[in-house]
Amino acid sequence: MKNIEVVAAIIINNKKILSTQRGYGSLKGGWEFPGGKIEKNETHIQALKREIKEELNACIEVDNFLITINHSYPDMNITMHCYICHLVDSNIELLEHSDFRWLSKSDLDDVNWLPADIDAVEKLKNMDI
Ligand SMILES: Nc1nc2c([nH]c(=O)n2[C@H]2C[C@H](O)[C@@H](COP(=O)(O)OP(=O)(O)OP(=O)(O)O)O2)c(=O)[nH]1
Repeated sequence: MKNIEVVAAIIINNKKILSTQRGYGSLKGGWEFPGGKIEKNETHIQALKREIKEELNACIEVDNFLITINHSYPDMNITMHCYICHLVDSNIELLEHSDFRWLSKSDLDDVNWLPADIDAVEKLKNMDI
């Protein structure tokens, strides 16, 4: 079974959390935090900044570590490191995702999160953001 290590950016702006919808692959249609696989010799922060530039054409600053989640899908195990981040300027451009939403804490259940994301979403609900 494939093991992959992923970083996820929980981007918060005006008390709202960015959720993006996967536009391709086996998990297409599911909602997630933007991010992706860590490349060789990359730090988590470097990977976060690179992925957000690639996916949203945006620059972020990374504020705090939130949680590391281990999850098994039928075809792979993922280890996902989630960090709270903010945008350096507020524009985003969807280069890989099919849709996005800014969700307040009380709206977090409005989208169909990927199974690996549930623990991070639950933790966010109990935080002061
Ligand atoms: N980015 C991200 N990936 C997630 C989340 N939840 C979750 O299960 N995943 C899974 C989906 C993918 O199988 C994997 C991330 O890998 P990816 O395919 O997006 O990585 P990548 O951008 O490097 O992609 P690629 O070049 O291989 O297409 O983690 C999440 O919240 N954010």
